Amino acid sequence: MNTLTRDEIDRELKELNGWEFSNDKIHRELTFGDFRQALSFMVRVGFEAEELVHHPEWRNVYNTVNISLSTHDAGDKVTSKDINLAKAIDKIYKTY
Ligand SMILES: C[C@H](O)[C@H](O)[C@H]1CNC2=NC(N)=NC(=O)C2=N1
Repeated sequence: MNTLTRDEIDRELKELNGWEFSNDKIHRELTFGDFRQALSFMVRVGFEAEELVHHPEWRNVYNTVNISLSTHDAGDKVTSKDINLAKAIDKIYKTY
């Protein structure tokens, strides 16, 4: 699987909302009105991840969800699979 160069990642991040690159992964912090909304978002992203066969690394504290994306099968580097999942996550988040 093709890992993206730093230039390619930067170009992709411009098309995304609020994602940053560090430590070989892309990251975004999302906030919600309450825990119920955060949980419902995570369930929806979880089903999308199953469809894409690509899964987020994430942490939830009450109304905040922190997500990191990288591709384990590509040595934990960023690939187009991470960009595609990030796009799906942005689309779902827009509905909250
Ligand atoms: C066998 C299965 O398709 C793989 O393990 C998938 C599942 N979800 C995955 N998720 C992520 N983030 N990286 C992967 O390399 C990955 N691989």
